[in-house]
Amino acid sequence: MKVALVQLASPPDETAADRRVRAGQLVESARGAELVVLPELWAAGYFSFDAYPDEAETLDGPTVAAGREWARGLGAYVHLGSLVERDAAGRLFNTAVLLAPDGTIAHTYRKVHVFGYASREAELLTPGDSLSVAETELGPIGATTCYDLRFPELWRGLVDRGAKTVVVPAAWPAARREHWRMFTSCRAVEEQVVVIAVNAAGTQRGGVELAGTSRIVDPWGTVLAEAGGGEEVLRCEIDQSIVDTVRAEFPVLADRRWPVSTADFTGAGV
Ligand SMILES: NC(=O)CCC(=O)C(=O)O
Repeated sequence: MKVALVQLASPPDETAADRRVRAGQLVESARGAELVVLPELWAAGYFSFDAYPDEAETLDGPTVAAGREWARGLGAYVHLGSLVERDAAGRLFNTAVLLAPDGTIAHTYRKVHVFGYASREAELLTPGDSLSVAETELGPIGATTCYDLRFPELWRGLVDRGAKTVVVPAAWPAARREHWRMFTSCRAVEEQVVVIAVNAAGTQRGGVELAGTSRIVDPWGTVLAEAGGGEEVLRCEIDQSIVDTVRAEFPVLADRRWPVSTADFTGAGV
């Protein structure tokens, strides 16, 4: 699978409309990739919390409309990262969208673990309550977003639903770059999946510097590609057979003895 990670910046002095145009140019430069992935809430800018209500859109809004054109134009899957979605009841979500090469929506995922540490996301957005694995021509792709990296039970839920690749759009600050590296590697090895993690770059509202460092990690823990700190398009070709090979040779998932919930573990302990 040929992938391109669009490690986009969301400078606070750029409008969302201008950013969509610029993002489209970077996406176009990824021609030849079968899957193109963008970061979390790049149109509004993750740290532009005051802008969430104004930039919120439905799945018929300008960001998904642009993404449909990009997917059709490239003949590729486009994972739009995520956008601030407004539902019919007026609630706001951090929603990831995967578009198929014909421009149709392959799946959506509303971020479950909204973030509240030095962030207003948890105050402004409603958490999602379901998991999603899309069956695609590139294999089963699971959805997570950023902070979800810290919750292994969500990842195990995706693996139990068949995921072999997991995409992680993010807006992860440079202050915790080593956490980012550690969790993306850890989840890949622990869940025996390919992790495609695409972070934002640059400095956002409030002077928050993003880590960049988008990366692809295989189930053996090998880092197949890693970006620098600035805006860039990172390309990589992934041999997806690595997932079945590693799972067959080192059957950690098959060795589970505590499979459903902690309630099933009846040992008295010490
Ligand atoms: N956008 C996010 O969810 C940020 C998560 C984060 O920074 C973390 O340390 O976790």
